[in-house]
Amino acid sequence: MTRVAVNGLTGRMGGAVVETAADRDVEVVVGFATSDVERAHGVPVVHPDEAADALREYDAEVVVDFAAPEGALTVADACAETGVAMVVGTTGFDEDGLDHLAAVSAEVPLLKASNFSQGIQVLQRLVGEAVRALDDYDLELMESHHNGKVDAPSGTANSILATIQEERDVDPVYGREGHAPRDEDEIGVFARRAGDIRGEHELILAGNDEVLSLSHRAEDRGVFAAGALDAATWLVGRDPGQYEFGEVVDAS
Ligand SMILES: NC(=O)C1=CN([C@@H]2O[C@H](COP(=O)(O)OP(=O)(O)OC[C@H]3O[C@@H](n4cnc5c(N)ncnc54)[C@H](OP(=O)(O)O)[C@@H]3O)[C@@H](O)[C@H]2O)C=CC1
Ligand SMILES: O=C(O)C1=N[C@H](C(=O)O)C[C@H](O)C1
Repeated sequence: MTRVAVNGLTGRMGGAVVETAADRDVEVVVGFATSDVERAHGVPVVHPDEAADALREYDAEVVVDFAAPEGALTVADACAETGVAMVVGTTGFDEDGLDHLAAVSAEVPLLKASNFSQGIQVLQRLVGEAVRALDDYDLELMESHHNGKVDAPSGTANSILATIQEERDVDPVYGREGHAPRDEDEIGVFARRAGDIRGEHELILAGNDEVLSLSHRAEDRGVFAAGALDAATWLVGRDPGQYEFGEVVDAS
């Protein structure tokens, strides 16, 4: 039974992780959030500033994090202090935040992914292949999420963009307005926020009188929670360092 602490326990993903853990060989022993609540989903809630003591007290082996960048970094420091592994699902880090996580991974095993669905792993491979094969087609990237999402574009959209940029030298244009002729080397990136859309991503490649569309739609937050818990059980006991979700998927 893997003993998991959840950062962001009171949030949308925190609830999904507890629900998904119930069907697995995983026990959620404690959670972190800044709001003043004692328990959420039946699990004790502790302020992130007290995370190191709580990780020791509840004997946690790994943190699963779906919170906010500032809170993720606070809890990452607690992991480094206590030797607890960390799975980072939070998105929206700036460069300093990413450097901070890299420093933590020198102390403990750390696996960060902007999307814990298996479908997005496959989509990333298809994107690389399509952009290589259709190397002069226009590219446009769209994502849609629920109205509570605070970062834009999504972490997944940024990861897809990074995959494209490994193949082609494209400059992102974030939305268009007014007189905005398209440059040959640009890629439009668009973020929509509405209702409770779980997460949709689409890349179109257009040229030569045709349009290729590569898209993915998450239908339930359970898909992300399941991937993150797979990553958590896989990560426990590994050497310090930064790991990729693709390694977890390939091992299963
Ligand atoms: N990698 C992936 O597959 C996925 C990633 N995500 C990412 O996960 C993150 C959370 O998403 P979601 O659950 O929808 O967001 P919510 O806003 O629903 O939840 C955020 C949670 O984080 C807590 N929180 C906020 N600030 C801090 C802090 N400083 N320290 C600790 N906890 C904090 C909130 O509680 P409180 O306000 O009480 O502190 C709340 O529990 C986002 O970055 C999102 O993009 C989401 C889905 C999948
Ligand atoms: O905030 C969300 O909900 C999601 N965030 C991740 C992202 O930013 O890519 C993953 C998923 O799309 C859901």
